[in-house]
Amino acid sequence: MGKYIINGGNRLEGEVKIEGSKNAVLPILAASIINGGESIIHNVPYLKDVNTLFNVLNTIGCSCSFEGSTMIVNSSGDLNINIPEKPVREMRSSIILMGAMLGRFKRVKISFPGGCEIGLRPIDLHLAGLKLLGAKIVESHGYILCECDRLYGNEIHLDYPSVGATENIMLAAVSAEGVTIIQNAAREPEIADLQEFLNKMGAKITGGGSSTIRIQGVREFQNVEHTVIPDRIVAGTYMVAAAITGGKVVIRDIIPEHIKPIISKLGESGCKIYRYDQSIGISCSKRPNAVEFVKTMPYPGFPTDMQAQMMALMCTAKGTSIFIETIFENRYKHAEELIKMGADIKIEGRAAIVKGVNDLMGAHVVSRDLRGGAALVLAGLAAEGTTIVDNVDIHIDRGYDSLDMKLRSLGADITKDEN
Ligand SMILES: CC(=O)N[C@H]1[C@@H](OP(=O)(O)OP(=O)(O)OC[C@H]2O[C@@H](n3ccc(=O)[nH]c3=O)[C@H](O)[C@@H]2O)O[C@H](CO)[C@@H](O)[C@@H]1O
Ligand SMILES: C=C(OP(=O)(O)O)C(=O)O
Repeated sequence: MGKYIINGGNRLEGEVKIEGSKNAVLPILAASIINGGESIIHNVPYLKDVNTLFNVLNTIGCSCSFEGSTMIVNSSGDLNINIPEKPVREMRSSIILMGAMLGRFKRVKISFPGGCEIGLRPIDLHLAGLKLLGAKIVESHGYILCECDRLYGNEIHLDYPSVGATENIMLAAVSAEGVTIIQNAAREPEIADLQEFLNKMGAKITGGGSSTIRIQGVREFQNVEHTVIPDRIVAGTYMVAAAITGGKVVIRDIIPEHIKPIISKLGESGCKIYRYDQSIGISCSKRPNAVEFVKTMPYPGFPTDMQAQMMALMCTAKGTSIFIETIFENRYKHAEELIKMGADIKIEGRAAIVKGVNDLMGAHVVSRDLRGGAALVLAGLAAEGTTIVDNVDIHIDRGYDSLDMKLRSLGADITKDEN
């Protein structure tokens, strides 16, 4: 299962290099199916989710290798259109294989991803979008069979700017006949990165990163080489690590523009932030101030993937903060664990009221989801005494490359027990 053992109280200081983005690399790996050739992908983080998708690609017939932070995927030849069930059940985002496989082979069978720790996470918008491109979808015994004779461009208005649905539609539409327009598309930076990767491969997409995306379908794709954007959520997590320990850290190899909403909240809490071209310095010498209101929103709003980490910080702040989680209906599981560490949190539906306390205390806590787990580690860095965070392999390793090593390099007392 794996656990982190943290002796809190050390002030973090130094420089940390941020890895490539999980949420960018996963759709890019799915997109590597489309060209039936070679994709060379740099800045790939070493994560459980990446490993899962790497194994799926190999299982369906791609030939993949991973050395350092470069992954090479060769998707030539026929691939198996039956996506293995286990990884899809373990990792919801494998559902983005659907659009890429449908585009290239006009047929794919994949299991329903099911609910997950943070919410039900239906895929109705993905399926409705693919249907509008001409796919016939049959759902039976937990499987989705998605097929078509041909895909054709269409106008698709998303009821909600879903990241995964926008990606799945893009992945199918690049191979469709004619033009697809996605309206109310998700605007996350990872969408723009996917667009860049697909365009290097020969696709004709404009508007990625805005709420209207235009995709002109093409017939031919080519080999591609691409460097994945840095992980804005990992960057935000290290910023909070600096803030919660009263530290001074330089967060390197990032795109500061992508973390503006996080910079803004940390600024409000009293941290000093220095913005450079590809890095950010953060320095927080005293106890943070409460920020009145943290409401999660689709990009460029405050990211739901930073809500738990921000909550850990606000547990130690002067004053009361109110959180509203608008994206996922069940994303406060970390609160119960933070309370075991002495935090004062009350949950009322989508709202959490967090009264800062003078001190958090070390405790044995359980990570229930990826970012909630990261929040517990952050709280452990600030707490008095020892904190043990369980379920590291299941959750935290999905989204953080060498979290313990990087925190240690900044002066944290954190070790990993693999048992
Ligand atoms: C691998 C990846 O990129 N994961 C990110 C992606 O997840 P993911 O792509 O799953 O998130 P979505 O943007 O699709 O989901 C947002 C909301 O829309 C709902 N919804 C979504 C699709 C659908 O067909 N029907 C529907 O109702 C979801 O239940 C959720 O309430 O964006 C989330 C929101 O920024 C992030 O937290 C995740 O880290
Ligand atoms: C919710 C997250 O990821 P996923 O969509 O892969 O579950 C996350 O990265 O915080």
